[in-house]
Amino acid sequence: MIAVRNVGFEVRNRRLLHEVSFDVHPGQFWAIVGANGAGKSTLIKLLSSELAPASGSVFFQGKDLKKYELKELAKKRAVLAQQNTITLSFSTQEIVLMGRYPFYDTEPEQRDLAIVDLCLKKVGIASLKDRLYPTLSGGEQQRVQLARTLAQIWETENGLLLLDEPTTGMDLLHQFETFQLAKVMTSRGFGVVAVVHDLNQALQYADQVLMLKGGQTFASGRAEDVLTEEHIKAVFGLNVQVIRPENTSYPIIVPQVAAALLSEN
Ligand SMILES: Nc1ncnc2c1ncn2[C@@H]1O[C@H](COP(=O)(O)OP(=O)(O)OP(=O)(O)O)[C@@H](O)[C@H]1O
Repeated sequence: MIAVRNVGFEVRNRRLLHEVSFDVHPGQFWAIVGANGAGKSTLIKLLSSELAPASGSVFFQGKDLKKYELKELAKKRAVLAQQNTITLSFSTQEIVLMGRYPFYDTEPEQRDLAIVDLCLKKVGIASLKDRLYPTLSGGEQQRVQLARTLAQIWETENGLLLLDEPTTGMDLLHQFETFQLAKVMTSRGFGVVAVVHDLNQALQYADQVLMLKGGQTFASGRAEDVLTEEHIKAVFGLNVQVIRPENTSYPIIVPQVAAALLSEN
């Protein structure tokens, strides 16, 4: 679905990404992990075609991203960006309706409004429909953006969902629900690529992980193979233990100081 081939990106002779390659297949959930400044958001911008690679190529459904019309692309892939600063007084409903812009010309149809309502419900903000966006809390605003993103791809099959730190500001329940929604999209044949800071969430939800260090691939592959104690130490400079509690189906990463404390009790 997405084939990333040796992509590189530079700003004023500063190399932000170098020779990154990976493939996202339908139904896969990829987490991009790495320290601050590793190039994760830059990579999401290249995948969404917000930025064009300085070298290499990104193919989406077999066609070079550069060859897509923006409207054609908008019907197949949606992006939840890291920063969504909107200060204008749009209502929640108006923001989510923006996700339907690629699908109607001047006026939304009944179907578009119904999808907006459905997506508002899916992320648990139906009661905020008429509220002005700038008056919402940070976590509520993030859920509005998630609803907008979902509304854009609600009727798409085998599309692509790009999420840059999707759960920023969300409480525990809504973080869980956001990842569950992303999983539902993979079951509909979507590829999901998400920047994830919480490595335990990456282990819990992602099938595949791309670990970046200094703009380059440090490791990529199955989540459990990439998120090892050695790799985490090398990339984040933190000693961790990867433990396997009996009652969870996935391992858990514990910073070593905390692990030592746990073993004392
Ligand atoms: N337009 C730009 N001009 C100069 N440097 C830039 C520009 N955009 C990004 N950078 C730098 O490129 C590096 C990678 O940025 P990027 O936002 O991709 O990192 P990230 O891995 O998403 O970081 P974080 O975890 O902090 O969100 C950073 O050091 C950033 O300061």
